[in-house]
Amino acid sequence: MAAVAGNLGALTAAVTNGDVLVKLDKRNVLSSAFFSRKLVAAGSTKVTVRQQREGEMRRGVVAYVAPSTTEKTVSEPERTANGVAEKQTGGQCFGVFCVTYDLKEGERPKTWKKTVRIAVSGAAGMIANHLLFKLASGEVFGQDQPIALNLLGSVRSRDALEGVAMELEDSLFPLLREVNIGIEAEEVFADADWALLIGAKPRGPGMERADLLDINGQIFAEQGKALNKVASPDVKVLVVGNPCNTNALIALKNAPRLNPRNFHALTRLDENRAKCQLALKAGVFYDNVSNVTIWGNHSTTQVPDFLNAKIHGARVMDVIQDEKWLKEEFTPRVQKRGGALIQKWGRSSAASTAVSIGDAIKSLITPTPEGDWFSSGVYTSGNPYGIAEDIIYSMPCRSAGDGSWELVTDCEIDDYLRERIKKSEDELLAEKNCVAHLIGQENGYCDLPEGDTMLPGEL
Ligand SMILES: NC(=O)c1ccc[n+]([C@@H]2O[C@H](COP(=O)([O-])OP(=O)(O)OC[C@H]3O[C@@H](n4cnc5c(N)ncnc54)[C@H](O)[C@@H]3O)[C@@H](O)[C@H]2O)c1
Repeated sequence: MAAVAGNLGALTAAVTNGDVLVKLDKRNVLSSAFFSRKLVAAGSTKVTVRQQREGEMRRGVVAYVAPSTTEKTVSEPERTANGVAEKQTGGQCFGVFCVTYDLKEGERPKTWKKTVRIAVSGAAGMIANHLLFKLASGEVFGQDQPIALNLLGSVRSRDALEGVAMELEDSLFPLLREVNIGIEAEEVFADADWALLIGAKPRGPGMERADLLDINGQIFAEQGKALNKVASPDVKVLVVGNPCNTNALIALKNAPRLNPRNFHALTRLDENRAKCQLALKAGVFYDNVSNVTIWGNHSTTQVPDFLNAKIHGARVMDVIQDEKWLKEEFTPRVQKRGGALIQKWGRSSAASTAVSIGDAIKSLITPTPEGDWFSSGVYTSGNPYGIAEDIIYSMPCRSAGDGSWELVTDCEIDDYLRERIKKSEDELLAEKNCVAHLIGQENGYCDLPEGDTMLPGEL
């Protein structure tokens, strides 16, 4: 076992794994929490790290282990009064998450997996305020899965971001290994395995939909570039900030290094809403509703599909024998649920959106139950439904549980569905034209379809 000592603010670290040096690349700069545990995750067995300052031994170390050396001098992060410390990647570690400590042999967790790093933008917003605590509790990635949270805020939300981090500190989540905060996407997205892009500008009074597309599009172009540069090559990107389908397309187009299939726009909330309404009408528990697809855009042109949906494994149309209700009440109710909620609540859905983000992630990391599927806004590149290529369109998907997905290709499409699927496709193609300047396309023009389709969540 190697013991490591440092003097007066400088640390000298040497880490061994028996005779073999633990190999960590530069991205594994261990400048935040749980140094020893990280090494356990990386495969080492015996690690002791000590920091000596003004004659006393104490916990707390920041170390960088280079692949080809056994010793490296590193310095302690500069802490500000509020506990934020400078960090080389991933933003700034926060408060207690900057502290590292030794783990005694007996305390070493045997089952914990490699930490999953999750970048969340809009982290000081309402949705994130629910989501972050779900992620940290293990509810989404599992009770044996440690996570690191890299939180991105806007300049204006910088203080609020610290408030969020303080609440995370105070929650003592055992699975939460790091919290890093920052306002530069390129720092915060470093090494992200997941990027949950929630932050966006809300549509102000009198703001045209085209203006919103442009303002938020610029955010997602910048974030796409940042992901391209610094995220894990296999990063899964889930875009929530509206207009989420087109924002996801913009991010994807600005991230050519990344696989377009790893970009998603959140339509899971719409699916959940549709399931709830069908369960309510049929008088069943909503767990018994399956195979619900939301086709298209996360706007009021979205198409909740009752033709292929099932209740207790039977066709919805056989269980709810009321086509008029399905077409004239169910469909608009799902499409406009966000607006209805704002009218009651005075603000847009945050808790249920956070739940649906968790559901969307779980759908990608656990195998889809036999015969079922889930909805996600995915990149169109070959589909049997005649939907245009090169847009982000919500469709039925299945996953093997490894983060990948495949399209469900045998849904029945009748004239009613076809017409509506086309309308939502037309809207997305028009949105794409509006943001041509952000996706490297020439000759764009902004001519959105007649009528304001609203984003669900807006009045
Ligand atoms: N897809 C869906 O199903 C769905 C559902 C509900 C809401 N939404 C959308 O999610 C978004 C966020 O909703 P909310 O209720 O959390 O909003 P919010 O206003 O409470 O929070 C948004 C946060 O993002 C921050 N932000 C703005 N620009 C940023 C940037 N460039 N980088 C980082 N952070 C930035 C803001 O400062 C704010 O803290 C909105 O666009 C909303 O329309 C989508």
